[in-house]
Amino acid sequence: MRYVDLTGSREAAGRSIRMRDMARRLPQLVRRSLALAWRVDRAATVGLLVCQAVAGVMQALGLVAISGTLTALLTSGDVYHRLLQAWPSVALLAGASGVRALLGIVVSWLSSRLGPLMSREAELMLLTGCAEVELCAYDEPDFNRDREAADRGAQVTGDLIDEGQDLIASSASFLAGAVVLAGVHWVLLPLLVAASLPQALAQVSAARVRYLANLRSNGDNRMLSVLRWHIYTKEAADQIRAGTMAAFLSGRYRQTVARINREDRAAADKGARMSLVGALCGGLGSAVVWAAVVWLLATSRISVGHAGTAVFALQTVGQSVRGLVAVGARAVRTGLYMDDWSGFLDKAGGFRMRRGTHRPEPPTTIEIKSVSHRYAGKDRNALTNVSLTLRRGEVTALVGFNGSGKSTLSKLVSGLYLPTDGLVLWDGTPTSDADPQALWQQVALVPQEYAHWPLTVRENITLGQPSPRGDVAVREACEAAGADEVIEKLGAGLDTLLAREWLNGEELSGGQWQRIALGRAFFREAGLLVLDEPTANLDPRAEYRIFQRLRDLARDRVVLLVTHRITNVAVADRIVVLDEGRVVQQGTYQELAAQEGLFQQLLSYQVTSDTAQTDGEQHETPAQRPRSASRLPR
Ligand SMILES: Nc1ncnc2c1ncn2[C@@H]1O[C@H](COP(=O)(O)OP(=O)(O)OP(=O)(O)O)[C@@H](O)[C@H]1O
Repeated sequence: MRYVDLTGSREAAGRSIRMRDMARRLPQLVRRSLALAWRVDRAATVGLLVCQAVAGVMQALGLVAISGTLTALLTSGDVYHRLLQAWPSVALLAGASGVRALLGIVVSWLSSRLGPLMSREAELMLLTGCAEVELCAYDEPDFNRDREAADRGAQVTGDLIDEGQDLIASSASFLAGAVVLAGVHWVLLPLLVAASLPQALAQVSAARVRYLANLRSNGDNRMLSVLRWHIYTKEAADQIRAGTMAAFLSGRYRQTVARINREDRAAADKGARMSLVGALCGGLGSAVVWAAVVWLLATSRISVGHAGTAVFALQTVGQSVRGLVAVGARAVRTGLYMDDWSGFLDKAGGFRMRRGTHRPEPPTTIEIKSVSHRYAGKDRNALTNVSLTLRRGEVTALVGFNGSGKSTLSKLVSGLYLPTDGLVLWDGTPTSDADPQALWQQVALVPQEYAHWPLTVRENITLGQPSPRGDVAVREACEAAGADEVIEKLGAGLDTLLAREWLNGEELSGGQWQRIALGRAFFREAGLLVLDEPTANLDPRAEYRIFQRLRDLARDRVVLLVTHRITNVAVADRIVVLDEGRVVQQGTYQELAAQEGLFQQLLSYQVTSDTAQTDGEQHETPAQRPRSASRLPR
């Protein structure tokens, strides 16, 4: 079992790293890293550029000073006179070295400030990009895979500033050395560049091999992180123990690690072989260059002073070419990860919500008009030609077998998804024409799987959007959801942190969490309340209270209830029965219970199971009970 790259497009990108490609990409990378750096800290970016430029000039001055020093020292005359002549060059050399050392410190200070800022900024851009996409984007397998790759890209973005700096520094030192070397004798420069080429090629090839190995292990690395999450975290800890799964999971982990190790080893071996061949060829090339210097000196084409300068310049240029290639290869690899990041931002941009600007009021009616919906990559509709009207003051219940399309319909009504066909109209305005944020201000949703936010109880209820009435509103919502009983038992009341594993917070039971999730929905002053299996974890008393409360809530809002508790849907004004994405029946509880059809079937299963559960005791539905809160058992 492994996660795979479905398109292979990234592998193709990795294979495309060639020397030419690298030369084309490097300026792009420097530009991109500078643009991001500029975005996060302009002063530091300007500072870095200035420092690098001055460092380059200092390097050139240093080499000129070396030449001056050697020429002065190697001319004829007495030592005192030669030292006197060499003195200005020595002073220049010392000054240039000192300034370069200082600039190096400033550059590393500014880089270490900028790097983390850039990574954080790249992560923030990802977060913003994700928050702005249509929910349907998450149904695309490529979207999730690319998001993970982008995450890695965001993390390495900070490295690009160091690599960019090293590139600029190596280029500056190459330029300085090349100018001086060409001044000594023009033939030395092309000879040196030709001699450095084999090593350059070997480095680029090794970088490509490493990137490709990484890419091939991507699916396995993802598998490892999924396995780690399940093995480490509390969520599955009880099931791992009770299911004696530890050996199976660690076995799978070991197998996956072994595959990654094999891939890494092969890449390391191949990279080392390439580097060895490159070094051998580079060594031969260097010998040719040194031989050229000796020949130039022997044939008096250059002076002894110039030969000395050439030695230093050769070292400088050689080092900078090697540096350029090594850093260039690293930067191109980082750039490929950054491509993943920027490619994902482009992709997220393609999924960005582009809806209208209409700001909906609390809806009086929500009309579902010939709606069909198909999820991405699916070969059949989740909903087909559904038409229905929900009204303020009414509770509408959706029932049906698993997978019949109930949750999908509730998400379309809430504007979380836009239908692939047909319209969902809020007081006549299609959800696609409404400003999504304004529309969701009018939605209170309890989904089937609600978040257990590691926040305080208060924040879990208000979702960070407190009411002007303060805690009074929070407490009212909690009381309505039965969460007041939960809070009473918590040490710090509303201030209790609901995250036991962190910072000594408190842990709640499944039903207690569900009461909190209901409290959230009741707290929200929204015109549409959607409850998807709102009482699945509640005890009978809490469930009874919620269903009783629904009638009050429906007075000034549209209520949509999704439930499998058929005996409880009697509380609804209208029940809509879905089967394989189509509405097959609708009516009141009494009407549907009296009709032959799917509802009767569902009811019979429920009654049978309830009867079995209560061992023959008669089951009383909320509808059969008087609608009076005064009878609530406490
Ligand atoms: N995000 C998704 N991507 C792809 N298919 C989906 C997605 N969500 C639901 N489906 C598919 O759509 C169909 C309807 O699912 P839906 O969750 O709406 O059913 P449901 O009636 O709410 O089921 P349940 O009673 O089990 O909660 C199912 O076949 C399901 O596999």
